Amino acid sequence: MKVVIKEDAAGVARYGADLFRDQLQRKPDSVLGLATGSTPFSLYRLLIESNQRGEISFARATSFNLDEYMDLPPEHPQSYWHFMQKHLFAHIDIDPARTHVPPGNAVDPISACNDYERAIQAAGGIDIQLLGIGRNGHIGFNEPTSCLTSRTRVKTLTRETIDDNARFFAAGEPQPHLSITMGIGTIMEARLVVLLATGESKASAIKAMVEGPVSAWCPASALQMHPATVVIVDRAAAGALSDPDFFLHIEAENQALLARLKARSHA
Ligand SMILES: N[C@@H]1[C@@H](O)[C@H](O)[C@@H](COP(=O)(O)O)O[C@@H]1O
Repeated sequence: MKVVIKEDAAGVARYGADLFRDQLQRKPDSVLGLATGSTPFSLYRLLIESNQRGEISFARATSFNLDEYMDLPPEHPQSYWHFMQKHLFAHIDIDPARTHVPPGNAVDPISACNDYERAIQAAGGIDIQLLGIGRNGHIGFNEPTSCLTSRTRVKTLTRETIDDNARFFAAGEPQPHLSITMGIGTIMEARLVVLLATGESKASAIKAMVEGPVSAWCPASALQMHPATVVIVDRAAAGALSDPDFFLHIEAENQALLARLKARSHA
């Protein structure tokens, strides 16, 4: 996996947004895997601005969201459907009929999960999958001990995740304890994975993902087996890595190579 260390969260969002912008400019009918949470927020703002400047269009794109709480009505302010409408879909030219969020209120969630998987396949698979990471190394709602080849399914949230997400709910308001999430096997089939993490609270999860063994105890570590994963972190989230300078050196060399190839192609 490629690890890119940026000075701050703004740099992380810019690097990630550039990857999505390149993807959409290269393939306007891209299938986008999208995520929620506080980390993607700034990246979405940059993509909205780029769309509004006419640099990119979502008009032919299709999107599939990573996860959703179960038993929250879509209009609930904390549903991921609502998050996506508020923080991205309402501000870009994507066709609402081509956006998909896991069906947290399905009457038959099991068959709805299978339908979700089939819809992703029918769209041609995901071209670029955005991820955040939980403090315990979860991706989507694939909590520790998740099967590393799992598919879209109902998952129970750990106490840690429920506690971490409590900040978004009113005091005493009942919180969802179940979710529907793309599986790790589903995520691993994306052609490109872009994982963003910022802040010291993610440092141990990033270390376990990048340097630790591939283990269901850190679901994100499965990405060590993915052929095209870019991990973009700020200095704080990189703070537990054994040798951050190693990744800074590799990225500098990578950028120099890209510049040389670009100059040659324009010669
Ligand atoms: N299901 C979501 C994940 O998809 C997200 O990556 C994680 C971290 O969110 P944040 O970016 O707010 O730290 O929170 C939730 O658990």
